[in-house]
Amino acid sequence: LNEKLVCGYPLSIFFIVVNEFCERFSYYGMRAVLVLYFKYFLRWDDDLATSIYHTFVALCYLTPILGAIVADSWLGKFKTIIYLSIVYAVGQVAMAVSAIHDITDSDRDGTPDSMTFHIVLSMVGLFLIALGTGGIKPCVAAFGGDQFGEHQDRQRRTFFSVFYLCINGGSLLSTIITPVLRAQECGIYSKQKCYSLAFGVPAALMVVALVVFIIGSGMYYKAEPQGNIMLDVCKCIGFAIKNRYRHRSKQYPKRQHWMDWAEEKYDKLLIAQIKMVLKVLFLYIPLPMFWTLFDQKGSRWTLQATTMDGNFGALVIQPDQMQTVNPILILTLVPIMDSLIYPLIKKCGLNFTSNFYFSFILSNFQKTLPTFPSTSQSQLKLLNMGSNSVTVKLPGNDALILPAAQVYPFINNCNTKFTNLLPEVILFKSATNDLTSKPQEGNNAIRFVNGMKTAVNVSTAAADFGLIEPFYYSNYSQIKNGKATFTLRSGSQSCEYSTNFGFGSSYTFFIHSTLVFGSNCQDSVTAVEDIKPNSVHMALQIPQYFFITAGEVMFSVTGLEFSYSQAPSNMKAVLQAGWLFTVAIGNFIVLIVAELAKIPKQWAEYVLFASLLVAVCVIFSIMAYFYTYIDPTEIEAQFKKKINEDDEDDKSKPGKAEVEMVKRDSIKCHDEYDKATQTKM
Ligand SMILES: CC(C)C[C@H](NC(=O)[C@@H](N)Cc1ccccc1)C(=O)O
Repeated sequence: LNEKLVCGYPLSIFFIVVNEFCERFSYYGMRAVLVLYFKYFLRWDDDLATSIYHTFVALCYLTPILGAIVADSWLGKFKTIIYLSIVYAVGQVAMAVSAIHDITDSDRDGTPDSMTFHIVLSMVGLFLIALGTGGIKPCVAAFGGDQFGEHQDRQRRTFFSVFYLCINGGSLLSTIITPVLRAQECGIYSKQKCYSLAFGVPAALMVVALVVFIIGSGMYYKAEPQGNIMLDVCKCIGFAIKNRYRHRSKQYPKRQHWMDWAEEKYDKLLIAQIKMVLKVLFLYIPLPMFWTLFDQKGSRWTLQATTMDGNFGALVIQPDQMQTVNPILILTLVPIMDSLIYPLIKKCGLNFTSNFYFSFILSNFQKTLPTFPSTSQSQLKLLNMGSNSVTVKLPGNDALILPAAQVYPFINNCNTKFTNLLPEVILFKSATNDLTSKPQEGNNAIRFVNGMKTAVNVSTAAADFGLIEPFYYSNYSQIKNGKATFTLRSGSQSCEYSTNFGFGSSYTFFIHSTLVFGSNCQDSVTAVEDIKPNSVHMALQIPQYFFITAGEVMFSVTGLEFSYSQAPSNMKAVLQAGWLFTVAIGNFIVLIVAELAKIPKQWAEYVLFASLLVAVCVIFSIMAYFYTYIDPTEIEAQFKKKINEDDEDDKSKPGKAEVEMVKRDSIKCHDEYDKATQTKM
């Protein structure tokens, strides 16, 4: 094993943790802005964005199986990491290129003309990323574990904690940085949100990760691949099932374990190793439900944050930046748990580290969107721009008194034609013009209606509404939160109107017919709130983050080490892949619920997931209670010793009947296996 030690740790692991840091920066940085890229760049709706996001995440955690097979049976972990990292970096570059709107923006209006190009390239990019990140994931963790000798159990355990801290250090930085990059404006012909930069920096970090890993090359302990172990496992299980079925009649004596039915054909060591793996895999069955909730941070929770108030005083938080709460909590909770809570629990006589916990999602409810007309309805807005009240008579309705400078939204069921309205009452069919969803990224959508008999120009530092004709209205412009001052101009005369904005609102400002330039026009403009500002603060997501992260610390950090320590020597990467497979299933569950169940209320969907998790936790606690720890190295050593002894025996007693030997070996091996698995959790 590795000779060079620093503070008792092999030097090689420093390259592995730095590689993990950069790789996780790359992965989480890209993932942080992904759902917003789908929604705002590719213009997909929330459900499609959520579904594709979770399909991608699920794929990222399915491909570890592929990576583990390639590593354990063919290339070895080292080469697998190198080759798949190259695939990964290419995928990240493809994502960055797919987000350059100028490539297809031939009319230079700021929006891509061929969305197909961007969709296809980003899907190819995501596929390569999933292949790369997933493929190397089980290899890097297991490769790190391989660097420790049998006597370095404590160091290996610390390595897994530090490894997890690096994952979260990398993801913390990237989830802060990439949303900031995304919020920048860039472009050759027209300026747009800079998704290409937000994907480009993760691409660069992936190249750095690869280079760092290659630099450490001379220092690693590289275990040789041991043949197609996955295929052997499948064949052995298949044979055991078939053999059991063939001998189902009562005349054949029962065997201790159904896998023992493979004894006729397969090596006893392999059978014992498969038993160890199956024991752990069985324990994994309830786990996907945890990931179902956990991974919604990047989709549902981020989309929810876009409808929330992100003003934290000196700091204004972007919706996708809320995800940083998770790594921040991990970085504080892991050391606290490792140095304080776990030792304390151990002192009380309980070994808790591989017990698994759960957390709940608290969902918050808010309603800031108005009721919009259905497809069979239309909406009229009556605006009284005069200085006196007017009476409006709409066919089939009672007369309506509309006070001065007031708006009356009217939903019309039968598409009646309205005529003979006073000139001061502006009537416009709202459905084609009104904003019906929250403006992007917590901005406010603002427009002006000119009630004057002369054209008025309106502008602010951030936007120009242009010249608005009499009794006409401007397009919407996006204004950031905080105070905005609008300058209203007609010829050489002007006046100013100021107001404060929150997050995610939409307003129509009416310029009264009575406005006099030169004076303060504060009283001559009426603001009508079309969409309320986000009233629920983003800080209310923090308790959810806390609970889910506390669950992660107790469950995922320990789970990583547990999967390594309970795996037979030749199946470390396989079991890491099995652990990651539970994440994939969790994401598929979200996908099924988001796409198929289409639960109309978001809170009902959250409650459903939380209830399922509670049920699963009860089942899991029972399973975990009955789990008995094994020491794979000891079991393997005993088997190897026994096989050697048998070989010696066979040489000295060549006439012994083979069947007899199988029977005796089987009994002895069971005894050894059982002895080694007697330590209860
Ligand atoms: C799911 C993986 C097995 C675990 C691990 N993830 C984490 O450690 C997360 N806390 C990182 C994170 C960061 C930002 C937003 C969400 C999650 C991993 O990636 O290996």
